[in-house]
Amino acid sequence: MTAISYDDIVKAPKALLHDHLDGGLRPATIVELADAVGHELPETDPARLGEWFVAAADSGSLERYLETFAHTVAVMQTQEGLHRVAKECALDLAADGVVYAEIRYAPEQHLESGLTLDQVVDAVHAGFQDGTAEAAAQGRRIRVGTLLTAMRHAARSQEIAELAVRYRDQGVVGFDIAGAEAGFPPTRHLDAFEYLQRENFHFTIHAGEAFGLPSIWQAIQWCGADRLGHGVRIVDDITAGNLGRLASYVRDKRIPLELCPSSNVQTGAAASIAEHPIGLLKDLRFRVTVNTDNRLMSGTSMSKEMALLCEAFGWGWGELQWLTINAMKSAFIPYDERLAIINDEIKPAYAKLLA
Ligand SMILES: O=c1[nH]cnc2c1ncn2[C@H]1C[C@H](O)[C@@H](CO)O1
Ligand SMILES: [Zn+2]
Repeated sequence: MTAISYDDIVKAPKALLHDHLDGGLRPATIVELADAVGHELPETDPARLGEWFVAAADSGSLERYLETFAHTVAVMQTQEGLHRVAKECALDLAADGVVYAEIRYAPEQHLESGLTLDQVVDAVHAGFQDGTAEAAAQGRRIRVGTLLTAMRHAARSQEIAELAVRYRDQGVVGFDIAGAEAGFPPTRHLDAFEYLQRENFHFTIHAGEAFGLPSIWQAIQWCGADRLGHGVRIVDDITAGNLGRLASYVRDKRIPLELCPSSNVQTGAAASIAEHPIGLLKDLRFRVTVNTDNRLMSGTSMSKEMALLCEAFGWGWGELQWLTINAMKSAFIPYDERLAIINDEIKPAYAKLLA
């Protein structure tokens, strides 16, 4: 098999389910917005600031990794800042060949300058609308849905869940909880998850990243998560290819794993890309998807994650198509819309690449 070039991966259609809006800013934008709002940064040269984020996030701990978000969240406190960040997010993903993306952020973290939750969501959506329209004008079609995240250490999950449902016909396609995992189990937010189930709404839960099987078990069996944010520690329930009860359940029910290889290496959840459990989980036919998590903190993109996996595991177009269709099957938009993207965009493009 001839090696796949990075440029070819960029051109191939890709689907992204796990990407944080406040983890994907352009360094130059942070510098400009920080200047405008008087926020002090560790570096003011965009290239050096980008390197600072990757180095600081490369900490071996989720808690220290999350500290870097203070500098992105600080410049996302105005309608202008939120609009610009969302618009550039859509443009950057489209330029990387992403045709479908679910982008998440925590509205409760953007209220420091007096915005209301509704104003935050409206500004982000306007940004995504403008970004997708500009990308389309450049000949790049991308659909973006948002997931509203509640912070797991805080106590606003019910309010954010209600906000997500209120905006379900205006771009919000799901709900999530994020933040430090150890000490903050998903069941703290059970009321919110039960409310979402009664509303027939979709949600994913960050689980099995910095904490192991109990977190995954709660997310699935107590909270009813549709997907697992990371979920990588499900390998703790697999011994020499034999699946324990929880791992079997996750595989049998085709529960999607939103795996984020580079992010896991930085937080210490995996030792290296080559040793990342994604290889085993793919061989065992879990519903594996590949994601960026935080493009800024990991200095990555969808194409880069895929290129790293091709290099580490010898994967080719067949595997990349499988991952992309897995992601599209697991998306939170309606079934017919998912199918249209798979049949009209993904399959024809990969058929040519595989030929
Ligand atoms: O990988 C992650 N695990 C847990 N929390 C995360 C991760 N990446 C980002 N976050 C947090 C920090 C952001 O401020 C928040 C909302 O996007 O979500
Ligand atoms: Zn995440």
